[in-house]
Amino acid sequence: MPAKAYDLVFDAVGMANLGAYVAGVWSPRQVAVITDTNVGPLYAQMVKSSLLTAGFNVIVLTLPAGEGTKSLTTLGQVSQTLAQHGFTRADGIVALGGGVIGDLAGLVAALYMRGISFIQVPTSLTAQVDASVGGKTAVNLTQTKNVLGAFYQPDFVLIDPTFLDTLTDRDLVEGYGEVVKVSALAGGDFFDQTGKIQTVADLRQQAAALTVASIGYKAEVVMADEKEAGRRQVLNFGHTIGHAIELEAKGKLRHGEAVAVGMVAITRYFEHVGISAPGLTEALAERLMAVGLPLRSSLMGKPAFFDHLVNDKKQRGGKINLVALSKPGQPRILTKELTAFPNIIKTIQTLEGGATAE
Ligand SMILES: NC(=O)c1ccc[n+]([C@@H]2O[C@H](COP(=O)([O-])OP(=O)(O)OC[C@H]3O[C@@H](n4cnc5c(N)ncnc54)[C@H](O)[C@@H]3O)[C@@H](O)[C@H]2O)c1
Ligand SMILES: O=C(O)C(=O)C[C@@H](O)[C@H](O)[C@H](O)COP(=O)(O)O
Ligand SMILES: [Zn+2]
Repeated sequence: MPAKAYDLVFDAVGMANLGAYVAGVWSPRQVAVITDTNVGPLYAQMVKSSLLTAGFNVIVLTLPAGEGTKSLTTLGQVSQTLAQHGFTRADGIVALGGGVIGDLAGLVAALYMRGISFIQVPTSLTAQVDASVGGKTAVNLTQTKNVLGAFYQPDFVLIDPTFLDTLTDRDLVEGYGEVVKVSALAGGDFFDQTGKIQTVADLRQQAAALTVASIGYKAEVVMADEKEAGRRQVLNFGHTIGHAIELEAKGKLRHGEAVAVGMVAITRYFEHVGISAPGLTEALAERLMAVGLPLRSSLMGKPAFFDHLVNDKKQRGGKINLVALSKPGQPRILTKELTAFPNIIKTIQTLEGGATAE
């Protein structure tokens, strides 16, 4: 059972009513709205006014947009700012942004005075469909993704799909990588639904429905296994190779883009060895390619790529769990020796050489 329950509200006019929602969860207090340099100029003023009207004292902290903000340095700076403003355990943090802001602000909330309240207001597709739910918070160290973190649940999550109106196509499409992941894990109608997305315009039009479906699946998984002792590991489908590529790309690839490459690569391998059903790689590739997500990366197999795999926080004694799909809706966890990876990657690259899906 999860340590705590919280509401997750999907409301297309939620942004304007944020103050009222927060007042339904928190007593009057100081609130730090943590946002970034893209989201802040668009929404921070409205969020601040709404919170002020609802009786909160508000400061807004605007951090540089991008993965670099998920750092120990920023974690320290934000914590210092809270201390300078006299924040106590009775106060709270609102994360207003994409997955970067949610992960960083959530970790600040977990650590500051050993834990203060926080609320997630996700503004990117990745954050709405995935990062805002389940309580994974983290920052990166240069050689490992999400290596300093905590499971720390928010008090409330407000998902307003109209935030996506200002998201660039690239950032929308990136979030779709995680949607395809969840639809493949869930199978059934949800996998059929992603099969109907043929263009970025389709994705924009269907984003709200896809968000509801994704969150429904993720919420069920994290409620059953909050700390990733078992079933929650499936949400890492595509992430072992994906995170190594993302790190090696040094900011040139977004998280969801790297996960897209990771899902296709590992499924290509598992299909080849008879664990995944014939045609599954192509079914995933078609979905990802339809909106322009990458299916392969020349970074896979570089020496530094293997260093990132070895540094993956999920490896234990030279072994790592990988997620394989027998078919849509049927994920399995398989343990592999890290020493097997050079051969696995070589096999994938050989198969890619003859692949027709791209
Ligand atoms: N905690 C989890 O369970 C979880 C799940 C998935 C991803 N993540 C993490 O989330 C991060 C990726 O998330 P992301 O893709 O949201 O990245 P991000 O936070 O960097 O957002 C992507 C870009 O979109 C901009 N943006 C966000 N909302 C906007 C809006 N409404 N209008 C205009 N611009 C907007 C941001 O400023 C940024 O430039 C990675 O660090 C990844 O590891 C965490
Ligand atoms: O919620 C989860 O559990 C996930 O694994 C979701 C992933 O999409 C997300 O990228 C997560 O941050 C990865 O976590 P990590 O434990 O592999 O760092
Ligand atoms: Zn992810």
